[in-house]
Amino acid sequence: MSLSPILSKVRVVVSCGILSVKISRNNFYTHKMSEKPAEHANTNGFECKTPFLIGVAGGTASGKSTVCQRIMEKLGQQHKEQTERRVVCISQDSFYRTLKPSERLRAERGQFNFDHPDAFDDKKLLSTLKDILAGKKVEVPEYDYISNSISHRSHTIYPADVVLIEGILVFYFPEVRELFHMKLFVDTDSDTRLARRVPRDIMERGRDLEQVLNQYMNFVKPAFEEFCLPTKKFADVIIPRGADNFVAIDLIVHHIWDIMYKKRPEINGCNGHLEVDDANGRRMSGSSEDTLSR
Ligand SMILES: Nc1ncnc2c1ncn2[C@@H]1O[C@H](COP(=O)(O)OP(=O)(O)O)[C@@H](O)[C@H]1O
Ligand SMILES: O=c1ccn([C@@H]2O[C@H](COP(=O)(O)O)[C@@H](O)[C@H]2O)c(=O)[nH]1
Repeated sequence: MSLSPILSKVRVVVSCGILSVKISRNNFYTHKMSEKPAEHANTNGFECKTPFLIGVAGGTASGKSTVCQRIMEKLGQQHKEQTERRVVCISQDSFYRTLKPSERLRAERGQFNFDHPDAFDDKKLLSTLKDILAGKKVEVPEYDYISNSISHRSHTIYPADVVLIEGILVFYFPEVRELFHMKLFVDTDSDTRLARRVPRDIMERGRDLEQVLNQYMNFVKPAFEEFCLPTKKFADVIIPRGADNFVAIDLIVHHIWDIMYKKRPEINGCNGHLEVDDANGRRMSGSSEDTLSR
C-alpha cells in the first residue's frame, strides 16, 4: 500500500503551519508550529543528522507513555535491541532531583509536591537533551516511585533518529521547550486520569488508596491546573483521549515518517526502508524512490 495519499494530506496540514484546523470528526487539531528561523520552517528547526526531538506533555495518567509506546510500535521499533533502535523514549521522571533529608521524610508521608516544577532537575534535563541533540550517547537513570528517588539502574540512550521525551512538565521550562522539534499534548479528561492513576499507583507504585487520593487533592490536581495545563498552548498537536485516538497517532507517525525518512533519506547515513502500520493495523511501507533499503 502506498503512503502517498496520506502523506500528501499530512504535508498540507503541517507544513502550512495552519492554526487550529479541525481535520476530522475525531477532534484532532493542529496548531501553528513553533516559531523558528525561516530556513527550518518546515521541520520546526530540525536539521539533518540531529535527532528529531519530540516532547509529549499532559497530565498524570493521561496516557503519555502509552502514546509514545504506540508511536514506537507503529514505527516498527518495539522488537529491536536498544542499540538498534532508531526511535527511543525517555521519561521526565528520570530527572526528578535528589531530595534533601527533610523533603524525603515528607515524601514518605505523601506530603511532598512531586508535581511542582521545583521537584525537577531542569538543568540536568536540559544538558541531557542538548547532548542527545549533539548526537552523544547518554545515560538516563530509572526513577523508583517506591523510594521516591533515582534508582541505581540506568539506560544507555544511543544516538537515534527520533527521541521522544514524555512528562507532565516537559513544556514548562522555556529552554527545554525550545529544543523540541515537535510538541504533543495528551489531553485526557481528569476523571479518566484519576480513575487510571488510582489503580496504577496502588499496583505499581506501592501506595494505598488514602495516600493516592490525598496526594491527588493536595498536590497533583492544583499543580496540574497551575503548571501543566497552561503549557497546552505550546503544543503543535493536541491529542484528545490519548492512545485511543488512532487517527491522531496515525497522522503523527506519518508526519514523523515523512520528515525523517522520506524528505531526508540521508539521515544519519541511514538508508532504511521503513514500514509503518495504518489505523487499521495494515502494514505499509515507503515505496517512493527516495526511501532506500537498510
Ligand atoms: N487508552 C487507554 N485505555 C485504557 N487504559 C489506558 C489507556 N492509556 C493508558 N492507560 C493506562 O492508564 C495508566 C496510565 O497510562 P500512562 O500511559 O502510563 O500515562 P502517563 O504516562 O501519562 O502517566 C496505565 O496503567 C495505562 O495502562
Ligand atoms: O516519587 C514520586 C515521583 C512522582 N510521582 C508522581 O508521578 C506523576 C508523574 O508521572 P506520570 O507517569 O506522568 O503520572 C506526578 O503526578 C507525581 O505526582 C510520585 O507520586 N512520586
